[in-house]
Amino acid sequence: MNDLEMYREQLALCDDKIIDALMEHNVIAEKIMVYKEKYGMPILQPLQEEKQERKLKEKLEGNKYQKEIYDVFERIGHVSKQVQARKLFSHNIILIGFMGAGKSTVSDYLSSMFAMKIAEMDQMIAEREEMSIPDIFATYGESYFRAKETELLIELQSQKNVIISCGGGAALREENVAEMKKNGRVVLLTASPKTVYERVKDSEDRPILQGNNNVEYIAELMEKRREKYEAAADIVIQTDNKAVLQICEELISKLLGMDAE
Ligand SMILES: Nc1ncnc2c1ncn2[C@@H]1O[C@H](COP(=O)(O)OP(=O)(O)O)[C@@H](O)[C@H]1O
Ligand SMILES: O=C(O)C1=C[C@@H](OP(=O)(O)O)[C@@H](O)[C@H](O)C1
Ligand SMILES: [Mg+2]
Repeated sequence: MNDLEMYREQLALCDDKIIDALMEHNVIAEKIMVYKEKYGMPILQPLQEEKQERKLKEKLEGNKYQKEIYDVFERIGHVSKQVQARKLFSHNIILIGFMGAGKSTVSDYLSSMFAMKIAEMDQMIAEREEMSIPDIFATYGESYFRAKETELLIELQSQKNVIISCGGGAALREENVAEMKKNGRVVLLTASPKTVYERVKDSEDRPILQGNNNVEYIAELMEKRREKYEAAADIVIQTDNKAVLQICEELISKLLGMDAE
């Protein structure tokens, strides 16, 4: 055997070690989720995540391949989150509720904590139409936008382990709700009219509220929609005066409770 062949064999042995270590890493990551669930502990622990990252950086300080190894660990962390999410949820998570309830914000946070794919419906429709949501409403009218929502929801059913952040009107159509239920758990976020107003008062992205952005109008429209939202929901989370992390913890705990039933 010449040196080159020997190095190649050594590399193959290294790969075996890495595979074994990654197997172990993922098994432990799953065990952590099972443990937290069993003892009713918070599932998301952003401070712990930060601590682990600090420790890793310390370990790699002065290492000749610091950046390269760190890059790999970033990927390992990402995949590990996905493994943990799969252990917890077998359905897509679909967020519905009134404008300003926090659907986009909560979806974004959850997707980063679990490295889950996110489908932000408004954004996807705007990208496809190459137009903002207010421009779509102004150019083609609301019913055109609603048809695009239905089309997209149907399309999204082919995906797994996705967080779907709906626009506030998506759950009002029965056919849309039927699509949501095929593969997903439907989470309704609620907030009082006053909270909604505080959250959306400076926004120009919501054509439904243009010219009507006040607590009275919000309360009236919310009441009109309430029954449909509630009928669509598998779980409901009230979001007034709650931080996003707290809302996400409640959401996870209720979803897990549902699966345990
Ligand atoms: N729990 C919360 N606490 C404080 N502000 C929030 C909370 N959830 C959302 N917001 C803020 O309210 C605004 C609307 O939130 P967004 O996620 O876009 O709502 P939606 O998608 O339901 O319309 C954003 O500026 C966001 O930062
Ligand atoms: O409630 C609605 O009818 C709408 C809500 C909006 O999404 P957000 O709820 O994310 O603001 C967006 O889809 C569109 O402006 C219509
Ligand atoms: Mg939104």
